[in-house]
Amino acid sequence: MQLPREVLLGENLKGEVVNVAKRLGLGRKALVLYGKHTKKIAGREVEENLSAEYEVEGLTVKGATMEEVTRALNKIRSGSFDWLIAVGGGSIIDVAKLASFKAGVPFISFPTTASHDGIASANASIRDLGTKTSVKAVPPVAVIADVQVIKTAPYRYLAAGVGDMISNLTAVKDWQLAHRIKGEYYSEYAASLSLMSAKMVMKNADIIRLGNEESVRKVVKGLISCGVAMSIAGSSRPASGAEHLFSHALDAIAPKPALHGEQVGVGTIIMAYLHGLKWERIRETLKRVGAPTNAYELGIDPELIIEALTIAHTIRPERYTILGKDGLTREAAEKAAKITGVI
Ligand SMILES: NC(=O)C1=CN([C@@H]2O[C@H](COP(=O)(O)OP(=O)(O)OC[C@H]3O[C@@H](n4cnc5c(N)ncnc54)[C@H](OP(=O)(O)O)[C@@H]3O)[C@@H](O)[C@H]2O)C=CC1
Ligand SMILES: O=C(CO)COP(=O)(O)O
Ligand SMILES: [Zn+2]
Repeated sequence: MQLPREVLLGENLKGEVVNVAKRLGLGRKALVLYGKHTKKIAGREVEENLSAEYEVEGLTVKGATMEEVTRALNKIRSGSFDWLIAVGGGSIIDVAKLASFKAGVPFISFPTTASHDGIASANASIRDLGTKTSVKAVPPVAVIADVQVIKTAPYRYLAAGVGDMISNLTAVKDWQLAHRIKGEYYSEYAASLSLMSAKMVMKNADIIRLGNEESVRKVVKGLISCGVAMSIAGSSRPASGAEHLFSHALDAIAPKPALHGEQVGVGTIIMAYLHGLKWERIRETLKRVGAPTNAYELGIDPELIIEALTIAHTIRPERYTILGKDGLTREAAEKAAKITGVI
């Protein structure tokens, strides 16, 4: 199992990248990956700071697709870069994670949002041939989480991070089911660590709602723990079950999907109902942090919610969940969504 060697959580860390790279003995040539927005938010400044000590170039990435991974990989190889730093949300971090893994060079994770738990995980979620696949890679050598930067993101991103953590409740239930029914490997330690983040957000919903520095710190720490849980498990199992398949299905069919964490949060309400868990408590927590709890708040047509529920089991058939191998009928999907108030 590999884990990050340094995790920094604090203020004004854009200039600290140089010191981290020096401490880790990273090579002379660095490639900074950012998105169109995150370039302006922090990427350009990180690049400028690094240029005082390193040979640096930047690359703007357009989304978490295999084409973008290949483009980044070609850039690393043609420019003989020694290491990468990803300045962005989950999509940019995943592209850097997989491209650096394929190139055999280390990467640093510099999250600009606390909207997802891929900040420190070893797996990358990449869209390939129209579907989200979970690809094994290695975790970042370092995580540099600058609270000032993460606080610039609209509050909805922090609430989405809560959705991604609360989803561990149903993800772990699905994992236990797969262990019992399919004999799948199960790590009690990884599951407990993952559940710890979910319980933390349920307990601290009112503090998180304030959207202040303490909220950001709590959410980031929880998200990093989820990443460690996934590294221990050797897969995204502790943090991704049927609620994630539902979100991946929405990404594939919705004209304008919501944030990943928002969709998995709503998915968790429905999957918790199917598992016979106390889904009302999950919905209540999401409401308390101001995250969406229904189709209207997600900005997604209820018909698409039902469709996503009926096709979710086809997204990763090898990942056994409460949806089973045949999935939900339209009637069952509609009933579950209506009872839970999602549609
Ligand atoms: N590997 C793993 O373990 C995990 C991976 N994921 C993956 O992560 C992705 C979701 O990540 P998420 O962060 O929600 O979404 P994205 O990374 O797709 O970012 C969404 C948008 O937010 C913008 N953005 C980023 N930071 C800021 C900021 N500070 N202020 C304003 N806007 C900002 C991005 O800008 P720009 O256009 O510049 O990029 C982008 O337009 C999904 O692909 C999901 O599958 C999620 C959980 C775990
Ligand atoms: O989003 C994840 C955990 O929160 C992991 O993503 P996958 O569903 O792609 O494995
Ligand atoms: Zn997720």
